[in-house]
Amino acid sequence: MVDQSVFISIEGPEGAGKTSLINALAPELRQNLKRPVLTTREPGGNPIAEGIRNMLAADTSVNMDARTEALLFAAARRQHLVETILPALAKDEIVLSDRYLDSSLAYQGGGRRLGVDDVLALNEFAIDHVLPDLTLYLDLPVEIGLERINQQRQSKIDRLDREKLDFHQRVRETYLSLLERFPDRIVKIDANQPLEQVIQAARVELSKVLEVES
Ligand SMILES: Nc1ncnc2c1ncn2[C@@H]1O[C@H](COP(=O)(O)OP(=O)(O)OP(=O)(O)O)[C@@H](O)[C@H]1O
Ligand SMILES: Cc1cn([C@H]2C[C@H](O)[C@@H](COP(=O)(O)O)O2)c(=O)[nH]c1=O
Repeated sequence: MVDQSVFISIEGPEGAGKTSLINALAPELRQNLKRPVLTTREPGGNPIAEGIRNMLAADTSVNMDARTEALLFAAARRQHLVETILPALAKDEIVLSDRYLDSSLAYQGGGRRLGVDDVLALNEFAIDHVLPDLTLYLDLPVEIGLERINQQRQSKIDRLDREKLDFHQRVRETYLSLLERFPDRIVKIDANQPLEQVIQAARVELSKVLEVES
């Protein structure tokens, strides 16, 4: 079993099941591995980054410039990294983050059409070479994910939720292109299947980086 730090990000379009997956995996990892597991999310994870999240969610940000939005997500990521993720990794914890770099590449690079390369360049300053050991990308048709969250709740970063279907299609297409660009880090999981099967597929992938049985 690996007893060093492990950094795992969970990615996917709206309603893919990221939160549900983390909520299922974290307790069983804690129990099975007897190791501290930090669950966190982007944008957020600490007061400064949660403050940026509120700014991004506010109604007044409806007309926010796309580059301003990308910079705010990158700023939140930087604070999340130095205040939340790196201290946990320094203590050899397992970190499960609901979204990280690839969300900016997919949403701002693809969805907002800023370009993956430009958004990656912007984020390189923020992440300073810290990449996840493994990224689980939960893939599903965007209509299904949006339908799931519409049934579920009213609040989140509504501004991005309310984007038209073609925005979300571009987000998914960009995620799929990231799989080809970073095949050593990103693994695709079919999220259009019952949650228990999604969890089992994730266990198999986690067992490879944690070197435990799935
Ligand atoms: N595999 C699944 N099949 C059916 N419903 C699911 C599945 N996974 C999650 N759900 C449901 O879909 C909704 C969204 O799930 P969840 O909040 O985990 O997704 P998310 O990816 O974290 O969403 P967001 O993009 O808002 O962060 C919830 O009501 C959840 O119960
Ligand atoms: C990190 C990050 C997030 N977003 C978007 C993606 C979602 O629409 C929201 C986050 O809400 P969730 O309920 O926590 O999934 O923010 C983005 O556009 N860019 C990013 O870098």
